[in-house]
Amino acid sequence: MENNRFDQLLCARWIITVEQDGVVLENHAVGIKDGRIAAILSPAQIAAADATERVMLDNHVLMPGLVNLHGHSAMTLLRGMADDKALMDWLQNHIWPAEGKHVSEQFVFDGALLAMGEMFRSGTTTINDMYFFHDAMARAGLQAGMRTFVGCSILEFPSAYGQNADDYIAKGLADAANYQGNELITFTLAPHAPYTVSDDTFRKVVALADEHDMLIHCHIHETQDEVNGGVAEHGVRPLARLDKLGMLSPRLIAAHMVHLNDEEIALCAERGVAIAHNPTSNMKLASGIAPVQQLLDAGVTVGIGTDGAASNNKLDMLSETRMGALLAKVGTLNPVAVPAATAIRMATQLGANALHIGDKVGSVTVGKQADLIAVDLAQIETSPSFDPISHIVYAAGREQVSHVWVNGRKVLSERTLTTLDEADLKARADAWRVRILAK
Ligand SMILES: CSC[C@H]1O[C@@H](n2cnc3c(O)ncnc32)[C@H](O)[C@@H]1O
Ligand SMILES: [Zn+2]
Repeated sequence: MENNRFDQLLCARWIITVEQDGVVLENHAVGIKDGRIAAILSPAQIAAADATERVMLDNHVLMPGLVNLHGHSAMTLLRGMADDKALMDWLQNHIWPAEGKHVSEQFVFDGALLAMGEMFRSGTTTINDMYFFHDAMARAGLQAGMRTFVGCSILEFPSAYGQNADDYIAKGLADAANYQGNELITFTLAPHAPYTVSDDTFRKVVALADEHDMLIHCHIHETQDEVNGGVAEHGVRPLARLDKLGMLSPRLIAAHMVHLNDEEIALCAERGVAIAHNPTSNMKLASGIAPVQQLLDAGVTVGIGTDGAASNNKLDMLSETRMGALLAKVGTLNPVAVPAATAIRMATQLGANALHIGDKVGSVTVGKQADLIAVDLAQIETSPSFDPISHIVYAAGREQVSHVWVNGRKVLSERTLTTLDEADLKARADAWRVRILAK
């Protein structure tokens, strides 16, 4: 029978669909056809199914691919360069000078490929990025086969990539035009932060986002200093300033949002702003603890991100999901805050919703694109296995991610990258170590 024929049949011990909290299918299979989830088969239906390839995941959890809602992929090449610093010291005295010296088209391409290798090996299938040299980022996404949101960075000051806000915008829109309609590559507008972007530029960004139907990605309320500085310069907190400028809408993905009062949480819910929570980066830069459970209670879409490898220093969404669950508990002194199923939903479906692709990916649902991962629980570290949802969040490590599919294409098979060459990634990274040390 034609609807019983699949390109791949993924037979899994457990499937966490994320359609409904707490639901785990046992010994079911996902049939993939033309890159989509064509069917979810019960144990009785599996034997009768016909597939070009059967992937036996006998001890594995099959679940939606992880959506990294905030990152700077190319910063893998600056990993470990400046640790144990507060945000502004880290940025102004270490990272921006290093970026000024080293960032180029090739830096972004090589750094992004390296990041994508690392992200696939930890179960990420979508990255929402913001950095420089957007074409290089988009090319890396295509080469790797990763679902890539390329943020066109916008700042008022010059960098290795642009001269001023108008220059960044012009370059970003020109690159975006070349990828219009691409299945894997989507461009967003990425004004860096309230303290690096003027009112005029924010107004332009809002108008351009409407004109070109683009999402906006921006660092907001990351530290108490940022909020205090905003009040000193503009007389109001940054979020109130952004609201006046029309920035707060369902188009906005606000990264960090650590320092929020009750009115600001309600405002985010009212405006439909989505938030990228970056627990490890916020801990390492001592930025603070974002009020994630309060945001979720208010109805705000909260996804999870790694931030860049120079502030995290891992691009490990599985670990980030664990941190998101733990940090919420210690931040509220409430063990019920961000339970495991919620943490998984944040790392998958809510991230996809924030990127307006929730109808396409983010859950194991018939008709959606097959962005899926398998995690092998037959390891000492996850034995015995009573509850796979618990293990995915609290016990499994990225070493247990065995397979990854994007759009039905297997990009990681038995922990081996299929679209990227591990030796080549390491050689590129090492060449940059030599170049950076020489400069
Ligand atoms: C214009 S986007 C790239 C820009 O952002 C810098 N960056 C990386 N991480 C953070 C962060 O947590 N807060 C603010 N800015 C950050 C990165 O180094 C690039 O210069
Ligand atoms: Zn960031």
